[in-house]
Amino acid sequence: MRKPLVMGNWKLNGNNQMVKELIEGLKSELATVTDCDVAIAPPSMYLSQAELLIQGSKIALGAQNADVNIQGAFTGETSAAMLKDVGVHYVILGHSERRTYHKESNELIAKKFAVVKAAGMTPVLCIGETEAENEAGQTEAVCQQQLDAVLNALGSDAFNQAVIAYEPVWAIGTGKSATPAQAQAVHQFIRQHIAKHDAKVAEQVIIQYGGSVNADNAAELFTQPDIDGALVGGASLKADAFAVIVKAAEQAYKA
Ligand SMILES: O=C(CO)COP(=O)(O)O
Repeated sequence: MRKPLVMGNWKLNGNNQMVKELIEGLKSELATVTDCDVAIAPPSMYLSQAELLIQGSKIALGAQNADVNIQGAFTGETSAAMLKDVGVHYVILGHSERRTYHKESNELIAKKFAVVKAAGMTPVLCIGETEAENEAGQTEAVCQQQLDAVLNALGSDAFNQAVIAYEPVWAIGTGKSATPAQAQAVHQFIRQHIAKHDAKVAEQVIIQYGGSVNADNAAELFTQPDIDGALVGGASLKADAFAVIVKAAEQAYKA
């Protein structure tokens, strides 16, 4: 069985004091958790500070993006090598906010995926359909296209020791989570699609759900067999709410 991974995507939130207080809160709330992997992805500005603060805890460090280039004249970017250098373990790639606001294509995201893996970190590939695509019955087609960009460029082995986050765009920040059954159906589709290439890779790949996960709806989502944790936005900014989600994932894993 897959050990769940619950990761907080802090997005563009935080300051020195908040980073310190939130991580101290998480360390005390999560001190007894053993059967769920936990990560936080603060803004890149605060990664080094967070790395110092999580010392001695089981919390791993994540980043929200990486540039496709390793070094050189690319003003304003952060490379995978730099992220690795400051202690990052997971790198979120292809988040819908980057696809929308930064026009990131499936092809660019596949290249970033390769760069992050080559640097020795774990990519967290975000995929998911918009509300219009959902209503048009295109959920599986969109997810397949987003997965195929990586599968075709890098092969199914790329998903060995990688994470996929199914985040329906209509559920992000809206308070309208997918139902456990809705999410499970897509997660199963994702796993089966990868299994067509390699059953072993499909069996081990962590598939998180993301989109309005909170302390109230997490436990039911985690009862589903193909939901292996969550990528949490808003609720990851409060230590107590995030801890409830982590403990719900741990409970479901132990059950
Ligand atoms: O985008 C998300 C995580 O990457 C989800 O955000 P919310 O949990 O705020 O809906």
